[in-house]
Amino acid sequence: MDPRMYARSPYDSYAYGSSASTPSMRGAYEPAPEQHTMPEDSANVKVVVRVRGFVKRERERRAQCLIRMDPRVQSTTLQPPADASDGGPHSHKSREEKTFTFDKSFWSHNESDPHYAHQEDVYRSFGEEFLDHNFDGYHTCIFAYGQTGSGKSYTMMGTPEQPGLIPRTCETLFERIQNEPSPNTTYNVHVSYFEVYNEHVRDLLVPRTNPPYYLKIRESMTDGVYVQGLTDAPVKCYADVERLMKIGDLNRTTASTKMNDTSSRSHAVFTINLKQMQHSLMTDETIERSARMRLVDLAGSERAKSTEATGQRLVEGGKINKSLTTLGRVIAALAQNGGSGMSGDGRPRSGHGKRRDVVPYRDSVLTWLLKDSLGGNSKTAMVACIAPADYDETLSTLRYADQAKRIRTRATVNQDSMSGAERDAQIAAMAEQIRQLQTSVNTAATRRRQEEASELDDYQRRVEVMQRLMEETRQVSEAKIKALTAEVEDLRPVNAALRAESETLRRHLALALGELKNPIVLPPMQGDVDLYGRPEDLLEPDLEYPDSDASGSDASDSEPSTLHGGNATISDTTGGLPNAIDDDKENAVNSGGKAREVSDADEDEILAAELQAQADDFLKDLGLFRRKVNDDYTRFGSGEATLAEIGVN
Ligand SMILES: Nc1ncnc2c1ncn2[C@@H]1O[C@H](COP(=O)(O)OP(=O)(O)OP(=O)(O)O)[C@@H](O)[C@H]1O
Repeated sequence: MDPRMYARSPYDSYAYGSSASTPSMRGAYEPAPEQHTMPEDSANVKVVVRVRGFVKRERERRAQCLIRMDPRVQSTTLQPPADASDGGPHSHKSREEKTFTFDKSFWSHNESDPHYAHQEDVYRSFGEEFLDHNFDGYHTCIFAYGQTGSGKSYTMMGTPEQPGLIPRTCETLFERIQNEPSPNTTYNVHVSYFEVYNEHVRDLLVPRTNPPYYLKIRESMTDGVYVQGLTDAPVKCYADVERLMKIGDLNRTTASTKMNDTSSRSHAVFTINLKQMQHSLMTDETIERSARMRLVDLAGSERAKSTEATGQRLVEGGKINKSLTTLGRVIAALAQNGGSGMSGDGRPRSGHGKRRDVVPYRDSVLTWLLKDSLGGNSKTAMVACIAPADYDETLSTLRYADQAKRIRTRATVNQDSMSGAERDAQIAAMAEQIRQLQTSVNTAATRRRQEEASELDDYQRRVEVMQRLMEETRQVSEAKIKALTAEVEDLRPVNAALRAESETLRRHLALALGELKNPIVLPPMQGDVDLYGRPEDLLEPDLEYPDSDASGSDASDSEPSTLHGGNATISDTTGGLPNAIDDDKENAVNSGGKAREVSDADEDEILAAELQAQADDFLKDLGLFRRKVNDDYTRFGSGEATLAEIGVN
């Protein structure tokens, strides 16, 4: 179990982040608390840059590579083209060499270079780190920015042979889930995939329709900004995600342009919602961590002159540029404000003295949806993709990226905790609410009133959210049974050892008691000492042995029955003990006098009583443990095979 999850006390935080695709579940039942007490992790947006190799079109025109990278200091240098007419439409402008430093500069221009950055290197360098953040409960966002044809889709999605950040992240995510060592931890993963095309949102996981069906964006106090009615598909393994990615990619709007044969004409947002639930058997408390990872492949910025676009492509290009320009203004405002000190709605906080820019999130659908990722509760990275031979476009991208470096986001761990009793109460309340909502939905559907359609959607959404929560509750119960089973399995050898020990103790107890009841009397030795090593003349005539003659005759006068060749004399009133006991008695008698025997007997009795008490306690504990397992079995009502197997009935 990850100790970090239990390091914080329950309810010390309500960092319920909003999501563009799914509203937070807690928000559906409780008002969002005013304060976040979970520690914030304030950090700058991580910015990396990647230059691709020449594509056919560039090779054909024998383009010159204008980029240099220094892996020691992670700098990227853009040099002006030797031929003043090369490198872009504004070739008449004066150009000079520009150097920028980023968190990482990936050289993917020529594979023969020892510093060549493969897809794997890009993922290892920060994709993996971002996945760590998700498992720690932080929201993350990675977005690829760059001119059309610069390698954004290649970096984010890649090809079947060279998978990019999104498939690698998903694959590792499930590898980690499958290798989770704790039986108390369960995971719940959902994915959504949508595109923003011409300022409209389209679900990429549903078949395309004609006319297209666009989704509405909503914002609420509790849920933040979200896309209403967006498919949020549950996934159990990487193959499920792969299938959905394929469906989404096929549905994405692409077109062939002069700059790129398969140019993305939309911004694509792939979201993975990861929920971890850890159940503590000790406290019956469930800790939940929710993290949302957003992977965004932006449409490429383009100059109409370069793309030679006309008609629909020109309109698309205009809309793409509009949203990217807004993104640029959002980045500029956030950079100016340092990404902090902003209120949740993007307005500058008053009272800080220094003037802060208003962040124009609402000026485009894209920035509105990415509001949280850009300036809120998220760890965010930008991959600036550049082509090797376009001076003006590349300079614009590098300036954009340079500005993004100054944005600071404040991420919090999205964690919640709930006791077993609270969860049960919540389920009961939810069941009732679902019943009421279904009634409302049915009534509204019957009346078919236009104005109620939106309310209907909202009800449906809440029903879905609650159904999911119930499903998660079922998962927690399963985890509990799994954990209990594991614990019982762990206890099995201990139990067997304790049984054996208890049995041994019983035997010892029986021996000790038998010995006390049947002491051994030995005849005096010939000579001047008795069997106890005492001089015969010191032997007290009224020595009493427990089993000696009731008349009180002297030991020396008794007529013992002789056993074992006549050396040992046993006054046997019990009708016979095992030979082992006889031997023990003989040893006891041989090793000391009567007084000592009596004190040994006292000690033995005390020891016997202690052992008996220990055995009784153990049996009591065992009974309690069985009852607890049996209770849980009755409560969760499944796992029969396992419970039968562990002997609970
Ligand atoms: N690092 C790279 N290594 C090899 N090929 C690459 C690399 N980056 C991009 N390419 C190739 O360059 C071409 C354009 O890349 P891609 O489609 O990813 O660009 P894009 O920025 O997504 O373009 P658009 O904005 O028009 O969608 C593709 O043929 C792609 O395979």
